[in-house]
Amino acid sequence: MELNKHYDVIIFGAGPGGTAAAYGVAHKKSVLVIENDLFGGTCPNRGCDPKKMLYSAVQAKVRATNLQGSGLKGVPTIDWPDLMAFKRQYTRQIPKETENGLQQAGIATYHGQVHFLDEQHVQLADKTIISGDDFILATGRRPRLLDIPGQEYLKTSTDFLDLDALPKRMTFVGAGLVTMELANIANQAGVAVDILHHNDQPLKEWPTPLVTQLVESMASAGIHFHFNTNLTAITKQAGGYQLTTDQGILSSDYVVAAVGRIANTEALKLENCGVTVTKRGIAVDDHLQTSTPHIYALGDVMAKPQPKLTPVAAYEGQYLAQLLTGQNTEAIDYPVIPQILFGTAEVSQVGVTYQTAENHPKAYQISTLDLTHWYTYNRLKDPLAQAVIIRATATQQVVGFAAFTTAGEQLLNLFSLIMNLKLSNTQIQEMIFAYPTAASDLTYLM
Ligand SMILES: Cc1cc2nc3c(=O)[nH]c(=O)nc-3n(C[C@H](O)[C@H](O)[C@H](O)COP(=O)(O)OP(=O)(O)OC[C@H]3O[C@@H](n4cnc5c(N)ncnc54)[C@H](O)[C@@H]3O)c2cc1C
Ligand SMILES: NC(=O)c1ccc[n+]([C@@H]2O[C@H](COP(=O)([O-])OP(=O)(O)OC[C@H]3O[C@@H](n4cnc5c(N)ncnc54)[C@H](O)[C@@H]3O)[C@@H](O)[C@H]2O)c1
Repeated sequence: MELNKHYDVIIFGAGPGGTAAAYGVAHKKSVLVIENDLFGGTCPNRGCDPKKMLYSAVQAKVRATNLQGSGLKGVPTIDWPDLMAFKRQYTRQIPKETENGLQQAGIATYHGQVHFLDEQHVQLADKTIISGDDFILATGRRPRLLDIPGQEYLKTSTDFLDLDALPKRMTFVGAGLVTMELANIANQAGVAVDILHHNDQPLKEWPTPLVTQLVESMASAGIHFHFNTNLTAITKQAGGYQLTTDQGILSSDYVVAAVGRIANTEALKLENCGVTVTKRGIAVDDHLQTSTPHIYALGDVMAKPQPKLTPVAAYEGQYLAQLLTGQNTEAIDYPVIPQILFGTAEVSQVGVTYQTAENHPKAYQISTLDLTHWYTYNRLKDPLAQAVIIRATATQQVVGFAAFTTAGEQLLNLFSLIMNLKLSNTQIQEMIFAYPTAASDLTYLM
């Protein structure tokens, strides 16, 4: 595709955020999307989607395990090469399909390294200079590696999600979202897993009782947690690696660093256009505008308090499209943001958090419900099903929900809907839900 010398909007990064913005402005403006790696970005190529394809088999295995002695005999085993082929069938087509989709919508695309020359001009790899009126920085994040001797031996979530054969022993560093999800997949696929975490409080932003249950269920499935343990060096040894920690020595065949992600900003040469980058990412105001007026940022690359998730990046892309096409001039206003961790069961939360409710006991009431004997969870023999309901004391309205169950994902979305639409308990009681489903429990949960 021949490129023009000027575009109304130039977008860096073809992930969920950048593409949502591109589709949103394309009906009114000329748009160029620049991608320096895989069109589609992290989520469909090396994030949420491939992870959940692997999780499908794990989820089926966990459900089968739970139903032993309740009508099912024999636990299936995970065939990793087969599962990986299934995943690749999906991921293989993502970059081409994403780029084709953009082009079919009349959006120009460029694959390569591009940087800013000044506030209005960017330079392509072949030194062509292109100007733009508005720019959107949607370049996402990449895994952070530990600055320790032997850093070169560290693998990342990207490597794990495209692993041809499983090693016997695997170590994850950092007990955050990536580790809790991928360690569970590895463990269920037959790998001996160790998790090293530098303190004893993993997943600090998630409800403490549910995190405790998650850790206990992972530990009873055979995962070995090492809390208050810092990895200080990795050395190669016959048949694997020696891990030196401040608590002793461990051996491993494969070491995954999952200690957070850093913003992709360096290649853009933002110093040439005056955009402020902090340690946490690109600084923006409440209109997602950077320190340079016609340059905006969205998604994971931004420094922001909202969780860095696909639907959040897409929401920000749609917001910026409306802003740049004059359909909205207001500051960005986020709905409640549901979060889910796909582990031994699904840990989910939305609305007022457990920690906030605990810290404001007059304003909120917390009810923790053991769901194991409720019909839905008893039918699945879900061994630990639990829900946390948070009500505003003044109105008795449900303002927060969290759960740890093997059937929780759609319940989480229903609670998001209830909170966004501010549906009252009475309005929910007046509805009919298909029975027996997790949703038909809503009337009892409210
Ligand atoms: C293992 C893993 C699992 C995840 N699971 C979930 C999940 O279950 N649910 C969920 O909601 N979120 C999940 N996430 C987070 C989700 O992937 C991100 O929040 C989402 O992809 C952010 O979208 P984005 O558009 O901001 O950035 P990205 O998707 O990262 O896209 C940014 C794009 O910019 C490109 N780029 C970088 N630098 C440049 C440059 N200089 N020039 C041009 N292009 C550039 C990158 O190559 C990339 O394609 C997961 C992430 C990981 C790593
Ligand atoms: N289901 C989901 O929605 C999902 C799943 C995976 C990833 N993600 C996204 O990807 C992001 C990155 O995930 P992540 O797990 O890499 O980061 P994270 O920030 O969730 O967790 C990293 C953990 O590593 C710990 N840590 C930091 N330095 C350490 C060290 N030196 N040694 C040991 N532990 C250390 C941190 O305290 C933290 O608990 C998430 O924040 C989220 O935005 C989302």
